[in-house]
Amino acid sequence: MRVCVFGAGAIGGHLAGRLARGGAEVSVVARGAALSAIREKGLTVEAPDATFTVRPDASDDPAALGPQDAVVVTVKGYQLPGVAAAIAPLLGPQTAVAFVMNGIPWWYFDRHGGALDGRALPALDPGGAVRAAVGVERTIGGVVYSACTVREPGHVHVENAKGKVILGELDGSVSERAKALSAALSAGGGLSSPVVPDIRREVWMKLVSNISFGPLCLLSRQGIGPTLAEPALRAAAVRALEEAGTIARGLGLPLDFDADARVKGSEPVAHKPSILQDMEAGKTVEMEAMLVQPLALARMAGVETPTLDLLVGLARKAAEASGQYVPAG
Ligand SMILES: NC(=O)C1=CN([C@@H]2O[C@H](COP(=O)(O)OP(=O)(O)OC[C@H]3O[C@@H](n4cnc5c(N)ncnc54)[C@H](OP(=O)(O)O)[C@@H]3O)[C@@H](O)[C@H]2O)C=CC1
Ligand SMILES: CC(C)(CO)C(=O)C(=O)O
Repeated sequence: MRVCVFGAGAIGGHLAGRLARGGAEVSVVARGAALSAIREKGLTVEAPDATFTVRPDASDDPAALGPQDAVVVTVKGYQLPGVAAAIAPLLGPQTAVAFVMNGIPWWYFDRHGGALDGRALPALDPGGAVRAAVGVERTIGGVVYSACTVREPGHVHVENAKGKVILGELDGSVSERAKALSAALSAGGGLSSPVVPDIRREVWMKLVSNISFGPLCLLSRQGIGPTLAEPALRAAAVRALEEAGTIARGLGLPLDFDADARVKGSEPVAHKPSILQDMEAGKTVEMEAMLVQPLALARMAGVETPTLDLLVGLARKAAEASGQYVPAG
């Protein structure tokens, strides 16, 4: 299977490594120091189950890589316009494109059914550029559980032993193309890749943690466990998780989880969420998809979220103050 991973950072580096290790014909769209490092030394994945180096084809020019069976997009939400502008040469008539990213995806209401079916989310896809370049037909939803950090360009450290990439078609079908990508992703060991009939539920199952722990850690400047060690912040995390669950249910999803148990399960996690990693690195933070849009959807669903409003409002102000929040559009 020919698979191109678009964006060879923490998650893209991990997934490209697993795909190559599992025998797929893998290429990556990378740039800058990551591109030079991968070309010179290959891509190294350092994970609890194995440390290995693979040598995918790498380019900053998708035309050099050509049409693929599948493209896996693993950039930050605000980088999607760049993907839209460049992706065309990777797409043949049958190419599937899986967006394996955090937060509310640009396609959220496509093939959703009901009154909201087809509603565009311009803050996540300014000008509809991704929709136009990729199209809803090709799109597969993705949710990734894997705590990854770029140690140095071309070298990804994976913290958790059992990663997971959940895939799902927007219309809930379990397609052959999703199963083929799932098989390629899991063939490299260390990752499972279920194909599910309700990917939006999985988006929210993950998002409730990102929107709760993300702003707390961004503000505390500490990893998840150390942040939760402060009793007032632990209590806020529980309230935030509960509110996030209410948004998902307000949007019609059957999301049932125990917020306190989730916080307890996260207490041993030292990982700094990617939003904090970006803040510390002086980069733009991925605010729209993970923090801002979920609250816009809460308003749409008539759900009140006072704790999340406070946390997200403060996190946004902090990122704005350091020039690291770029509103979409
Ligand atoms: N890191 C983690 O542990 C987790 C992250 N996620 C999610 O996964 C997604 C990816 O995050 P993460 O891997 O951390 O992000 P990274 O910033 O580490 O990786 C994104 C990579 O894509 C590259 N890129 C972006 N646009 C282009 C382009 N047009 N051409 C070539 N390369 C490009 C970036 O290059 P450059 O650096 O030059 O911009 C960067 O190397 C996000 O949605 C994140 O929230 C989900 C679970 C865990
Ligand atoms: C915290 C974590 C690793 C949860 O999987 C994440 O999604 C992120 O770092 O953005």
